[in-house]
Amino acid sequence: MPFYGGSELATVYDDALTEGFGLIASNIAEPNIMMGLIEGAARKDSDILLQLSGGASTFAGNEDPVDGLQAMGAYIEAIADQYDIGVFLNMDHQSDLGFIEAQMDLGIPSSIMIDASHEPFEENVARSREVVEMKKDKDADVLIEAELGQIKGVEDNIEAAEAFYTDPEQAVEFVDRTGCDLLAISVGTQHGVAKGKNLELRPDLAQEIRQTLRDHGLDTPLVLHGSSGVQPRQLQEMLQHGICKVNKDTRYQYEYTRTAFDLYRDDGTAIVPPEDIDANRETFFNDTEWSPNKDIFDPRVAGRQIRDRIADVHAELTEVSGSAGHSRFA
Ligand SMILES: O=C(CO)COP(=O)(O)O
Ligand SMILES: O=C[C@H](O)COP(=O)(O)O
Ligand SMILES: [Zn+2]
Ligand SMILES: [Zn+2]
Repeated sequence: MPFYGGSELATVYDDALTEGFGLIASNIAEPNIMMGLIEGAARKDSDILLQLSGGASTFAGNEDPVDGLQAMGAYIEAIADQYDIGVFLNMDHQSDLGFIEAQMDLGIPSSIMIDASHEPFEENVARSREVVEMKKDKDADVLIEAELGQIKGVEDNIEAAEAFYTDPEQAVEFVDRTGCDLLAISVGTQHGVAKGKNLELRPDLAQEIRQTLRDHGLDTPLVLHGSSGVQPRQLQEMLQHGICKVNKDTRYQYEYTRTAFDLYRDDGTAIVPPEDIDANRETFFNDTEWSPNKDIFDPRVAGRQIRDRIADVHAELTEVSGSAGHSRFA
């Protein structure tokens, strides 16, 4: 199936709110993690929300983010057509209004996160509202995620040294004034390498935010950033309180590199000559009896192992988040 736009994604979030599950929103920057994620979701009959940050778009586009979005968008479309599940793309932690406008004009993303949460409240409201108005003016089929509160850690290229928890009453004002479709909240998670046992998670605050929004007629899907370190039971507790989108990037980055590392460590001499051999790499080892083993160093060998590992990890995560078995499109 082709990957879908905001109107279909909104129906998935409606199901998630009603049935109490969440989509694992999974960051990509290259094709192997992307293919593993879609395969893993398909194994579990789950729809999938892929994410591209500004940094990832720039990386994928040889330092041009628009080229990166177009290249990865075409790649995602081709692979999504091989599967029956719904595949969606969110532009993660966006702050460049020109790039956001290009995203809407290209019609590629299903949703866009405007991240102005590090700005003062009024500036955050103004910038988030500007993106919502842009969507309406363009009649763009995208959902808009905005963020209130700040979580620790490095997100794309913004370092947050401390956390600012989301205030429930301020959340009502923020959603009401911006018109955002999803709200990213700060309830104790952290971007990057973090351990759930060390996090001061506040599911009670997530519940209070959701209830306060509902009391004002706003049942806005809530987003949990920085979830790679959050443990399954911690995540499932959060999912009971209106969290419908759970962002993961760091875990997949680690799994990518660890999979390749294990392959190359276990077969090191297939790639690097033994220390007692003076092998000249520039001649491609012409003057020695030793040769590297193409059956190991061919990038497709590591690539396929990475795809399999990411598929296994994501399949398990769809069981934890409850999206397994809930595809609307299979
Ligand atoms: O929040 C994220 C992407 O927006 C990812 O969080 P992690 O760094 O915990 O994977
Ligand atoms: O929180 C997730 C990050 O914003 C994604 O940025 P990254 O692509 O640089 O990891
Ligand atoms: Zn942020
Ligand atoms: Zn994030």
